[in-house]
Amino acid sequence: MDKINVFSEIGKLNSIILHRPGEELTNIVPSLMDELLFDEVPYLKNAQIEHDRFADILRDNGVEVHYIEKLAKESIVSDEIRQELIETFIDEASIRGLEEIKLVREYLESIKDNQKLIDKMIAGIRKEEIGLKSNSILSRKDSVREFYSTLPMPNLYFTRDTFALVGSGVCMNTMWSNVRQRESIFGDMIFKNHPAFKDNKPKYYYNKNSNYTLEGGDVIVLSNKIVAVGISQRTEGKAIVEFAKNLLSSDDGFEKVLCLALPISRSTMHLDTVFTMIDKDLFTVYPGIRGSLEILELTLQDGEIKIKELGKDIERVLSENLGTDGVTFIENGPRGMIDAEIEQWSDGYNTLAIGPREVVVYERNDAINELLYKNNVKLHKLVEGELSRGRGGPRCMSMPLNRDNYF
Ligand SMILES: NC(=[NH2+])NCCC[C@H](N)C(=O)O
Repeated sequence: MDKINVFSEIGKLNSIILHRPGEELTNIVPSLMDELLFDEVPYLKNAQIEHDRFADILRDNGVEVHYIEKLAKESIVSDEIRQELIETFIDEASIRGLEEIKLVREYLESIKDNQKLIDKMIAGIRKEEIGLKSNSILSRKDSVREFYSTLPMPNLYFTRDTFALVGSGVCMNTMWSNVRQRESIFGDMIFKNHPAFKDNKPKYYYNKNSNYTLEGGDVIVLSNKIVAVGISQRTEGKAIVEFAKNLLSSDDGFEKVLCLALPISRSTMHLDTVFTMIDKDLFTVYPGIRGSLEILELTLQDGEIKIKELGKDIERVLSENLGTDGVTFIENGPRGMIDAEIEQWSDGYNTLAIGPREVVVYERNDAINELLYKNNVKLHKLVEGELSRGRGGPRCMSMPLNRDNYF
């Protein structure tokens, strides 16, 4: 497996981490959708077909695809690690009552095959599976939540979020929602125990279970000197300060972190829902946030983070920082905000660069794709109908492990 090397958003992509959606999607019950962070119920069979297409596009373009569920399995290299995994999972699964915890533990311990164990943790555990009745006369008949001992992890296919690989290190995230916090167990286990990292354990720039939340969809590696991080629904300013302190004092060579403050709403939950990088001077930017983005610059001086306000002119800040003669923004389709709002909802602004000016996009976002095409961007269009129901696009669904250096 390649080593971690992510010093840009756009250098030729060599390897990536994905998760193939599984049984967890069949546990998205409409009345649990809010809690599970979905707005609709995807159809698993087609989601898998679409996801395999996504992986094929990447492979056909020379990218090595790793699946997080397989890496997690390979990281269980001893009985202690297996037991620790079960205990951490139980700790974070919000199981109610000691009796139920005991039953879940026994059930998981009885699954001897480590891949099955991981897949079960991801899928969610119904009370019935551990021998509990979910329909006692005392239970709330209208609440499907009562059928579950542990909820599924349907957002795991958005591998962008639970950890971010930056430079040669790991930003292991503290998630905003309870239901996603458990997803970070797998990444943490991989970077600490996978045989591929045995002789070269990556450094951590942030930790899961920190006091403030930070998610990978907010982290964008603009260059080998600058990382942008969104202050968003999911990521708190204080988390960025802590992350910046660790990153900027490491030997990876980064010099500053730019914070971009977003409106706090579900549709703009992460920076990459409204802003992605396609080339040094070409970005997608959702026009709905242009006027309101406040930009802060974080640098390290005498071991402390210094914060400077840079105003709202994102165009100027980017071209000054990246040393370009201006930048071009992919913003509005022919119908202006109508296209913009519709395509932002289906993640048109969320592109995954597999090299400079070469991106994977959802096919459905015609207006944005047309603009990209006119700006000489090579497009790999992913035909889908189910994946976008989880409110994430090609960038959200992937975590680059290794890119060629670009700067
Ligand atoms: N990087 C991203 N934009 N990820 C999108 C994640 C979507 C997911 N349903 C959530 O609400 O968490």
